[in-house]
Amino acid sequence: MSLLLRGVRKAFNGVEVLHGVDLEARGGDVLAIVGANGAGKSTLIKILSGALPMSSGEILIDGQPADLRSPHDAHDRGIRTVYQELSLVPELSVTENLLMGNFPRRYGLIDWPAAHRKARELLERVGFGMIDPRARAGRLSVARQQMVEIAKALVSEPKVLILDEPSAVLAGSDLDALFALVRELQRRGVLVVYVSHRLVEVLDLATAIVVMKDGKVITTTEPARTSEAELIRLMAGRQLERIYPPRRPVPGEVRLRVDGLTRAGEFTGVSFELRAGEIVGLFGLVGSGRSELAACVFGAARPAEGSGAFRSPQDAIRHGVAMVTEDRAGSGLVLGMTVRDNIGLTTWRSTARGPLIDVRRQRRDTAGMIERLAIQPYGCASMPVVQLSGGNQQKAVLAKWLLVDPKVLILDEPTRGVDMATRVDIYRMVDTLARAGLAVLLISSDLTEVLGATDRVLVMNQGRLAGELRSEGTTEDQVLEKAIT
Ligand SMILES: Nc1ncnc2c1ncn2[C@@H]1O[C@H](COP(=O)(O)OP(=O)(O)OP(=O)(O)O)[C@@H](O)[C@H]1O
Repeated sequence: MSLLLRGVRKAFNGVEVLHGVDLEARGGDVLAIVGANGAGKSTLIKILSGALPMSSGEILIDGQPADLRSPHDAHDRGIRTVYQELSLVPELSVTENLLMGNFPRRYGLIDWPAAHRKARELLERVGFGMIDPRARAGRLSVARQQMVEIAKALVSEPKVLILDEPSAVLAGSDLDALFALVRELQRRGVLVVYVSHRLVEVLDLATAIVVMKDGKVITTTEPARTSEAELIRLMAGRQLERIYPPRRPVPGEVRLRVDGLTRAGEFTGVSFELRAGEIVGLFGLVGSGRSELAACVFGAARPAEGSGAFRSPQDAIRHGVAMVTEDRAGSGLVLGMTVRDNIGLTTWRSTARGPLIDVRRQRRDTAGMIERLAIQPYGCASMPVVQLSGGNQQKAVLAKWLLVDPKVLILDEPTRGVDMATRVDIYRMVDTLARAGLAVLLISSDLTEVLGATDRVLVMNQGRLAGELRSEGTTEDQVLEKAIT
């Protein structure tokens, strides 16, 4: 199986974002596509998946021109894509989601035992046997839902499997299962296209690495011939000496104290405090209760017992607490509004003069934040947020909350989908703010980040705080051990 792209171009409303991409790959390759936020990775894979038409160029599959006008065309050609956004029907079982329209029948009726058996076989074949086919899809953790999506793409053996940031929500054994699957598909001659910001993974899995920048392929390389540092330099166009700023915290007064916080079925008896100048990590696997805990502290969900949580998000904001949520499309941004108005949303009150918003001040403040966080593309302030790439949307959420000038900042997965160079900028900014007295709670399922960017780490395990570790000198395995056992 061979895939060839020649001179693929794409413009949105007359603005070209892909400037003639050439690519070549064959069955058995694991082709990683890396690039800074907005480089054009998603656009490229949408074109390959038939979800977006290209403006010009050619795609050849096995030497034949492939006219991919719809996802259906791509499917017929053996191309399957798993996007970051989940597309399962939450009310249906895993089996129903997997076999959709393809059920075994007996006497004209769906043979459910046989259907569940078939689903189980499929899950086992792809190494995800830990998932119960009878479970409602919506009840599964985001990680497990993602795995069902991947299994669904493999119901009939594809020639090309495109994975868009598949590891972003996975950790521990789920991540191992994904890697084992990619290697198995590779052995079976499937072409796996792997888009990821996690460069260490890319270096481990890929057979070829395509580096994109500003809508072009700037280099194609191999893991043995490059390094994480070089990839970052190529993507960002600048050298980065270190990823995490060195921390020498001098904790000040207590800014947030929660005591015995409990919400039935989510978390139990959680107590901790955050002091001015500290960056504290909160680690837990998906489903450990860490995001629910953060939402509760912020007042978005009422606790059943315990003290220290705010009554409502408004109450939290009034007390100088800001929170960057995990779900940027759901609660972070109004997608149809401009970048400027989204960033200005939380500061409307402070920039209001009487009933009017001080437009000039809002413009100046948001422009400053857009520049500090390097939100792309140039001139994006007046663009609807929906037209920004995923990573740039994430930066806009962060910008919005930083403008409030909070005393306590809760960050829930702030760097998911954010490229390494920008992550470095975010870590540096958080460090600077902490030095100026901000107390930060950084929730993350990225072990390297949760140890690298913080002073100490609280580890959650099945709704309880399982321990606290000093970040310096602690290994990832030590954190995982507390999170799993
Ligand atoms: N629907 C759209 N309308 C206008 N511009 C768009 C649209 N979708 C994407 N773009 C622009 O195309 C460029 C490439 O975006 P794309 O989403 O492909 O980047 P990416 O490399 O996938 O980034 P990320 O790592 O942040 O997901 C960006 O400048 C983006 O703003």
